Amino acid sequence: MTGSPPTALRPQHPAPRSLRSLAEQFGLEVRGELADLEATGVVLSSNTVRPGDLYVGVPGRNAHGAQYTAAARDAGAVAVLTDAAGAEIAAGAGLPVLVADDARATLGQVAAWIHRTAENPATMFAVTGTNGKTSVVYLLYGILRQLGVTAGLTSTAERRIGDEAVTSSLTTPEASELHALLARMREVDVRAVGIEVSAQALSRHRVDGLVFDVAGFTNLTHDHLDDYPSMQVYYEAKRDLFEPERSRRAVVTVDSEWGARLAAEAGVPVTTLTTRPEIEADWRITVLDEQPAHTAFLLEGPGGRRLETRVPLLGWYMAANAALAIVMLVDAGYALEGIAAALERDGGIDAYIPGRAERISGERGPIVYIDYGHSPDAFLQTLDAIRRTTTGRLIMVFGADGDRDTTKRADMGAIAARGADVVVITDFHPRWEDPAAIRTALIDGARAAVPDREIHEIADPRAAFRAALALAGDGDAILYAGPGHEDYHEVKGVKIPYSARDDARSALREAGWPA
Ligand SMILES: CC(=O)N[C@H]1[C@@H](OP(=O)(O)OP(=O)(O)OC[C@H]2O[C@@H](n3ccc(=O)[nH]c3=O)[C@H](O)[C@@H]2O)O[C@H](CO)[C@@H](O)[C@@H]1O[C@H](C)C(=O)N[C@@H](C)C(=O)N[C@H](CCC(=O)O)C(=O)O
Ligand SMILES: Nc1ncnc2c1ncn2[C@@H]1O[C@H](COP(=O)(O)OP(=O)(O)OP(=O)(O)O)[C@@H](O)[C@H]1O
Repeated sequence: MTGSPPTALRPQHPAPRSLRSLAEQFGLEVRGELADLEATGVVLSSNTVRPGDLYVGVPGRNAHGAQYTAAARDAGAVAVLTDAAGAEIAAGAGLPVLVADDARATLGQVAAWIHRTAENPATMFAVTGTNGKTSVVYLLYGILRQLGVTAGLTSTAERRIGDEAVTSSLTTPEASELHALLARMREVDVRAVGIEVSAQALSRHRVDGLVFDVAGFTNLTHDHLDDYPSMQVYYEAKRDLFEPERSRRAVVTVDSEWGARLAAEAGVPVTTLTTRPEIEADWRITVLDEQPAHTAFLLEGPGGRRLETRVPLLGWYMAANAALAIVMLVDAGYALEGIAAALERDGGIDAYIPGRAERISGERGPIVYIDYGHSPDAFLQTLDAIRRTTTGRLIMVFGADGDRDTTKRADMGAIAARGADVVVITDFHPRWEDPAAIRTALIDGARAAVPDREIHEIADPRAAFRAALALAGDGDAILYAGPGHEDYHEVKGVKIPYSARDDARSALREAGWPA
C-alpha cells in the first residue's frame, strides 16, 4: 500500500474502444464528429478524467455534470456522454456529444462494454443487507486467500486487490469506477471478487452491466429512511439484486421476516441459511463458543454436510456472516471439504476487518472495541455480544450522523441505555446539523428508555473517549461505535482528520495500558 493512495484503481493497459461502435451498440445520438475516436476509460467526474476517457455528465443534486464538460476536455476527455438537457449545456465545449435518454442508466452497460466486463473470468459475489455487508465481503476475501485464490473486494472501507488497497468514498463505487476496478483485477489475474452492494447502489444504477454469480443477503433493519420512504421501499431496493438481470443465484439469511420474504420472492434460485433453531433452512449455524477474540460455530447443510470452525471476531453475528460467506462459496462451486481443510490447517478463518468490533486494547486493562455500527440493530447486536463475553462494566461511546436518517436517533439512544452501564454521547460527523441538537436527540432517547442510566455528554470525541477510559478498569469493556475504520470527522463540509482507532490507542497508552 502506498502512503498516499490513488482514489481509484484502473486498468494499466486498457484496450481502446471505438466511440462510433459504442454509439451504434447503445443507440446513442451523436452530435459532432466521432471520426476514429477511441476511449480507453469512462468516468463520472471531471476531476478524475485521464487522457482518452469518455466523460459522462449526469444530473446531480447540486449541478448537472454536463457543466463540467470543458474541465473534462481540458483533462483529456475525448467525448461526453450525457442526456438531452446535458447536451445543450455541453454544446459549446468542443467535444463530441453522445446523447442517451438517461445517462446514469446507460453508464453501467457502457462501462461494462468499454472494460469488457462480460469477458472477466472472475467469480463475482455480491453482498447486501443493512448490517454485515463489509464483514461478509472481508470474510469471503479471507477464506478465498486461505484457499489460495487470488481475490479482490470492494467495501465501505477499501477497494482491495491482493495487497494493493485504496480507501473508499462510497460503499459501492459508481459503475464507471466499478468496471474499471474489475478490469484492473483481471489484469492481475484476480479469480474471485466480493462486492458490497448498498440499496443506494441498486437504486442508482451503480452495479448495472454486471451479473453476479452469487448474491448474499444478511438482514434488513432500520436504516436509510432518509433515502427511502418506508422499510417496504428500502426492502424493494435490495430485492432488485435477486433478479436474473443482476444475479444467477442467491444465499439468503432467513432469520428475519424480511429474509424469509426475500427467499420467497427472489427471481433466482435461493439457498437459505439460519442461526435460529425454530426456522427451517437449507443450512444451519450453531454458535459453539463466544469469546472477545473469536466465535466458534458449526455449520450444517443438506446431506449431512458439516463444517466446524471459528472466526477471529466477536459476536454470534460474525459467525452468521462467516457462514454466509462459506455457503456463497459452496454455491459458487467451491467444495465444502476443501474449505474445511483450509480452515482447519490455519486454525480457523483468517480475516481482518478494519473497524468492525476491532479490539485495539492489549492484554491488560479494559477491552476496547472500535466499531462501525451506526444503526439501532448494529448497536443491539454489538452490545449483546460484548455483554456475553465481559464480566465487568460496559461503557458505550457514540454519536449519530448529521444529515442522515434522523428517525433512528431515539432508538440508538434507547438501545445504548438499555445495553450499556454507562453511556457517553459525543459528536460524530455532524455535517451541517447543529451537533448539540443531535446529542440531545440521543440523550432524550436514552433517558426515555432508562431514566436513571449514567449518561455523560461530551462533544469532543477525543475527550469523550478519555472520559470513558477514566471510568473503566481491568475487566471492563468500552464500545466506541460509529467511526470504525474512518479517518476523518465531517463538519460543515470539511473532513477533519480523526482516527478513532489511533486516538483510542494513544489514550490507552496515556492511561498506562498496553495498546
Ligand atoms: C445522493 C447521492 O447519491 N449523491 C451522489 C451524487 O452526488 P450529487 O448528486 O450531489 O452530485 P453533484 O455534486 O450534483 O454533481 C453532479 C455530477 O457532476 C460531477 N461533477 C461535480 C463537480 C465537479 O467538479 N466535477 C464533476 O464532474 C459529479 O461527479 C456528479 O456526477 O453523485 C456523486 C458522484 O458519483 C456521489 O458521490 C454522490 O454520493 C454521495 C456522496 C452519497 O452520500 N451517497 C450516499 C446516499 C450513498 O450512496 N450511500 C451508500 C451508503 C451505503 C450504506 O451505508 O450502506 C453508498 O453506497 O455509499
Ligand atoms: N449479521 C449481522 N447482523 C446484525 N448486525 C451486524 C451483522 N454484522 C455486522 N453487524 C453490526 O453492524 C456493524 C457494521 O458491520 P458491517 O460494516 O459489516 O456492515 P455493513 O452492512 O457493511 O454496514 P455499512 O453499509 O454501513 O458499511 C458491525 O460493526 C456490527 O455492529
